[in-house]
Amino acid sequence: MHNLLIGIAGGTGSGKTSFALEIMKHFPEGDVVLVDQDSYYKDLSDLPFEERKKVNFDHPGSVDFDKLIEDLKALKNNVPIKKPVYNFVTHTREKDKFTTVVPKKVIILEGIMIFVIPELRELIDIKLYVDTDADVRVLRRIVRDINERGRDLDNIIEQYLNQVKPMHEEFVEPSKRWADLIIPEGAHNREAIRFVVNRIKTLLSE
Ligand SMILES: Nc1ncnc2c1ncn2[C@@H]1O[C@H](COP(=O)(O)OP(=O)(O)O)[C@@H](O)[C@H]1O
Ligand SMILES: Nc1ccn([C@@H]2O[C@H](COP(=O)(O)O)[C@@H](O)[C@H]2O)c(=O)n1
Repeated sequence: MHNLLIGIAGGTGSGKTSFALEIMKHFPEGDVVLVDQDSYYKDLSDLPFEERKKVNFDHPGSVDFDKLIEDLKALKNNVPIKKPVYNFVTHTREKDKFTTVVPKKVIILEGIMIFVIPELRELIDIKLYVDTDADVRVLRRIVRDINERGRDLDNIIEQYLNQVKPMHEEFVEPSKRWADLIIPEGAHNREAIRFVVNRIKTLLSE
């Protein structure tokens, strides 16, 4: 039996990470590990900073899905991986830096485009989509990008209108059709958390 892969998709700021952390609270630390699609953004260190800033990070081409798929296959088969370390301020991977991820019985993968690529989607045993209104998501994103990702308001608005919103509508929102369960307002949805936790426990005991 391979390790169980749970996928949590949803728009930017929808609460994917928060939902994953809520799920993890219900299991011993040694049983669940979290992997994020964001760590697999392609390294852009070959481009000048001004060019990197213009890249469309909401298009599937900006993510190294080949490496993500390879790493998830390894984790499912109980093989440790070296996850890249991504820097959102410089839009690059940290050179020669990795986080070693040790496989656990349950692997949670979160990311905006994890249901978009068929080969990746097919690896995921339970597919969850956190569905949060766009106005709430964008407000959360403004706060996060200013506090944590070195952005200013003009830059956030321009990126949102030109890239984040159209790509969400083209790729992320339609990928909801692949979800086993659509969860409104992720981390505060107590019933959904209980439901998912119980389902994982059942699968682990089989
Ligand atoms: N249900 C919720 N209610 C209120 N705030 C939330 C909720 N879920 C997440 N947040 C907050 O919104 C921000 C983005 O959440 P996060 O889980 O990082 O989203 P994502 O991983 O989808 O980008 C964080 O500051 C988080 O604390
Ligand atoms: N250099 C980068 C890379 C990605 N982004 C944005 O991150 C968003 C996805 O992350 P969430 O945690 O919000 O799911 C995505 O919408 C990209 O626009 C970025 O701004 N810069």
